[in-house]
Amino acid sequence: MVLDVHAALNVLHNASYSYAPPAVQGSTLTWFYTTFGIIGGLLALEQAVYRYKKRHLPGDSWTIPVIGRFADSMSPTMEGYQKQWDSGPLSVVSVFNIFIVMASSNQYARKILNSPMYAEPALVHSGKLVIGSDNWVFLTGKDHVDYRKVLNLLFTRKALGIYLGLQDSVARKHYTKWLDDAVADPSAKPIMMTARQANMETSLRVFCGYYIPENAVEEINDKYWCITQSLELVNFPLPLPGTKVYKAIQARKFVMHWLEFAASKSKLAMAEGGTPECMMDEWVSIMAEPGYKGRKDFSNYEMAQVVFSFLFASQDAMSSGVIYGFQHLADHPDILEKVRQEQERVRMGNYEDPLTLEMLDEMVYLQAVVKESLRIKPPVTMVPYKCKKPFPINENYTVPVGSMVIPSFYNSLHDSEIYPEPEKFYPERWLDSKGSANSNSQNYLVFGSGPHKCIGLEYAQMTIALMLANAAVLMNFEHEITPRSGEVEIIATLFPKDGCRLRLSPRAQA
Ligand code: HEM
Repeated sequence: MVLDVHAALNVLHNASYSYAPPAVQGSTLTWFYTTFGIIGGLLALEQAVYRYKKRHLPGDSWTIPVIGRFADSMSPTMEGYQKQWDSGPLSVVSVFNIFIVMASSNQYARKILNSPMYAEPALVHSGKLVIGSDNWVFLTGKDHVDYRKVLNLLFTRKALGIYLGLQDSVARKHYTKWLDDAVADPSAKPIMMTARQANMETSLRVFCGYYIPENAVEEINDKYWCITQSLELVNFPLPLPGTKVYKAIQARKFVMHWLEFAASKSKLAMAEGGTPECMMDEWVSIMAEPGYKGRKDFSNYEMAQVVFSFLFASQDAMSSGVIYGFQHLADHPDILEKVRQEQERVRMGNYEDPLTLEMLDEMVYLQAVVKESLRIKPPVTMVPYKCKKPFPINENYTVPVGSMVIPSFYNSLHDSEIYPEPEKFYPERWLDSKGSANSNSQNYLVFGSGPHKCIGLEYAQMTIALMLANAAVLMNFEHEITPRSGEVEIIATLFPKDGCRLRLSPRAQA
């Protein structure tokens, strides 16, 4: 390498010699040597800093100059991640000089999530640009705790009861369409996009009721795909027209317009004495309650931002959860049969009436199915955090300030000591209250842990349960297994590479 540089310099030197006057020739040479000296020095410094930070942890001995493991981050694979996680409970990697400590053990993952003094959530670079840097999700410390207290009121059991009715009707509407399409063409088709669409409409109806017109719901669904696609670990640094981040920002503006519109309509409806029919209504009416002591001055923009953060946090994770739920059930007809028997018992064969919370409470097997499906294929496998001060994660290693520290959940959720035969889809493991799965709830990191633990976890599990329950009773679904069904595509969250190809048909009611 050094020889090559000198050879190149010689060529340039000789080439310039033939025509350049001596003074220019000398200064050109000096310029080249200085430039190469500086670049060489910087590259050497980069390696020295990397090795100093890495210390004894597993990871590349030398980092690829400037870009580090950028190529891997462009097209991540589960195999690549697994290799990294298996290299040690703590391991390191560098991408564009961002020093990253990966934590794969349960102990370290939880320690990071529960150490707000040292580490706070850090979205991928595009995150702030796409969500908007003034969104509540970027609050930390007491500001975050206080804000979140208000938002917790949107997920009470009373609120979930309101949402369930909306979810039920949206799921039925989409399944009717799926079945109509299947009658026209009974061949197997991927549910990747149709499930995402059903999920988006469910979210928008739950969050904003029917204040947003049907055509806008469809457009939001289409545009939202730009947001999903922009969530790569590393993006083109400037959001110039044509870039993924630029398109995602335009999509956010479009979505925000409709969310603000819904907030204004909700406030009007509640002021006129309406009954809460969606999350925004519930929020407005809570603020108007005489006993309510919290903040009351949420503007339409602020409410829209909160709802946007919910869409952002849920759309990809929920779609992944629903799609893998279908795939797991279709691949295990015996388990699907047990789900159906439970539906039959709890709903007493009446599948026309909407599901209620009380019914869902009784569907213990279905809840175990949802929990197990999310364990096997956790939609969110890891969350990036950033160290705001040196973080003594154990007695031998302190994560340097400014580093990314990424707790991964996958190994915790596939720990064979806690979940024997971890790759087996086995809902029964959740039915034994004293079994190792239930006795080690600290391992179930599907929704994170600590102050930023998923605020929508109950809502999320309820949504997946409802979608699978209605699908199980209304449809037959057969999985067309392809060589890519078992492979995982990482598009922000996990999806089967072939999009889960299902052959659907209406299920004859007994
Ligand atoms: C299967 C579906 C879902 C999964 C797997 C999931 C998972 C997660 C995870 C792992 C975190 C980070 C936790 C941490 O840092 O410790 C998180 C945060 C969050 N999730 Fe979810 N989530 C899901 C659905 C939802 C839904 C439906 C909503 C909203 C309705 C939601 C709203 C949020 C919010 C707002 C945060 C940030 C909380 C904070 O910073 O205080 N999520 N989620």
